[in-house]
Amino acid sequence: MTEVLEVSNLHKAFGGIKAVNGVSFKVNEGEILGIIGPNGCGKSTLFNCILGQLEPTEGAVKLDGRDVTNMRPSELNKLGVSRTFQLLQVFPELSVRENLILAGQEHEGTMLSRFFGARDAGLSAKAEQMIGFFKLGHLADAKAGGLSYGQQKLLDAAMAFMAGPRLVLLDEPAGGVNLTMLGDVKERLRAINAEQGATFVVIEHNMDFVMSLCSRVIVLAEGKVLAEGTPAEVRANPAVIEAYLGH
Ligand SMILES: Nc1ncnc2c1ncn2[C@@H]1O[C@H](COP(=O)(O)OP(=O)(O)OP(=O)(O)O)[C@@H](O)[C@H]1O
Repeated sequence: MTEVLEVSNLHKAFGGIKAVNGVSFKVNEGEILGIIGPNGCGKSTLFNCILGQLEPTEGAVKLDGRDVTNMRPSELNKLGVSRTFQLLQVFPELSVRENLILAGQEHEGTMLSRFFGARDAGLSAKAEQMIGFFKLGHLADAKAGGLSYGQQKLLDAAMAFMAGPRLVLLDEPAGGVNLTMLGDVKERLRAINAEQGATFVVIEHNMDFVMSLCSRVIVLAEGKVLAEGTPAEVRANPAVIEAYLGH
């Protein structure tokens, strides 16, 4: 099996706080890996170290066998790493289609295009594909700011897929999404994983969402891996129940 991501003995300290304290894991091609854990256990710090937004104190990150530790986010992007955001990054005044085209332009390294309005840049066809895929057709010309929160989450995910990424890091895709839309978000993520063969790492608070979306789950506690396994294995692990599920 091909390993897309390998995190080895990653540490990140903020002064005396060991936010990530020796985390190692691998993610195989096409897998959906979930990372869960109580508030403050180091999930965001781990994500930000993988994504080049924080410099690890120690340890290594490999993408497709290549050392990418401390690589800038824009460089990682060019290697096929994409992310969604806990706090949405959509432009409220622009339409769904324009947001998608801008996301595509950004992936192609033209950050400034974000500030000069959407030009096609050959990305219309891809935007239409994502609109179809995420079932946003009826909203394609609507301003993103007028969409429901759940619809904006779908748009945010669709934006992450504009570059046809190899690895997508999803930051709380279920956060703040109502129950009706939650099923849609999960179904669309599953479908795009299956159809495009993209590999996902998902940070999430919503336990049911993680357990039903992910093939494998890692539980973090106090910056360390407490447990790892299938959703069923993790649910049955007494240490997990004590540290997390029991609360
Ligand atoms: N920039 C920072 N400076 C100092 N301490 C930080 C910084 N970022 C995070 N921490 C601390 O590191 C620890 C891990 O935080 P982190 O945000 O990674 O956890 P988390 O699991 O993502 O939490 P949540 O689920 O609440 O988002 C916490 O104790 C936090 O207070």
